[in-house]
Amino acid sequence: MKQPHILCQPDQVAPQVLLPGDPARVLRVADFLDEWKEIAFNREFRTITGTYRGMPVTVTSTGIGGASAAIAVEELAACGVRTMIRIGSAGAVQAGIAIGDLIIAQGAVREDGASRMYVPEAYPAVASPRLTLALEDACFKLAIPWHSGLVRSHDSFYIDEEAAIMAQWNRKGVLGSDMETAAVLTVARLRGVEAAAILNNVVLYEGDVKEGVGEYVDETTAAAEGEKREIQVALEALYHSCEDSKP
Ligand SMILES: O=P(O)(O)O[C@H]1O[C@H](CO)[C@@H](O)[C@H]1O
Ligand SMILES: O=c1cc[nH]c(=O)[nH]1
Repeated sequence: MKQPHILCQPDQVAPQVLLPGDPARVLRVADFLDEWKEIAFNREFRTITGTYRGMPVTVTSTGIGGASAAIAVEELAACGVRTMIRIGSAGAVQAGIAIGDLIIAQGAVREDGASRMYVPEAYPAVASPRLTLALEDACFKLAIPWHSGLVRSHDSFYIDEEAAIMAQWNRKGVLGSDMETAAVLTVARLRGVEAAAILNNVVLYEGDVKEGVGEYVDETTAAAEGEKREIQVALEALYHSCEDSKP
């Protein structure tokens, strides 16, 4: 059956998927694939399917926020997807995380609304240890430095209390802040799908979020270089962790 939002059906989707937020990032992932074709582009959900070193892979954008990310996870799961890695951007919650540094999420603080509609807050948003190790291993092999730990996902970018909330999570050791990881990890786990997330830092801790996100769209910045690294790492992690799908 063709899914109503992503407009894909099972035979058009690979068992392993990368999930950027931004539809434009889907085509930047395409640059790393052997070959690919666009399957659908509806609302914020752009999907391509292709191969990486002969391994089938699909890339679907989730849009901004847990609500749309949860729709993407649900509809991809309904298409038979077994493995998902979010490739996102984030703001640092610790000093010492530079622009373009990669953060591998072991789990996420669930400050989003979407995942809380599925299960109470006491339910943890935990990444697949197998995929997380595959991401760390890929960073190691590609000699790309990374930070591993918890991230925090929220729903509202411009709230008045944001600085105080970030300071609180800073004291608790959270590494980065984004808007989809918690929903992706929670909904994927509820649906029996293995999921993980790697985030490219685009805003320094206590930095100007508008400036950071604004500069990220310029392809020559450290943030854009970080994005290339996170794509490479995620594709390598999928390649080495999805034995069944290799040619
Ligand atoms: O770059 P993506 O993957 O969209 O991720 C981050 O960027 C958006 C905000 O600028 C939010 O979606 C946030 O989670
Ligand atoms: O600070 C940031 C940067 C990107 N995305 C977020 O959710 N927060």
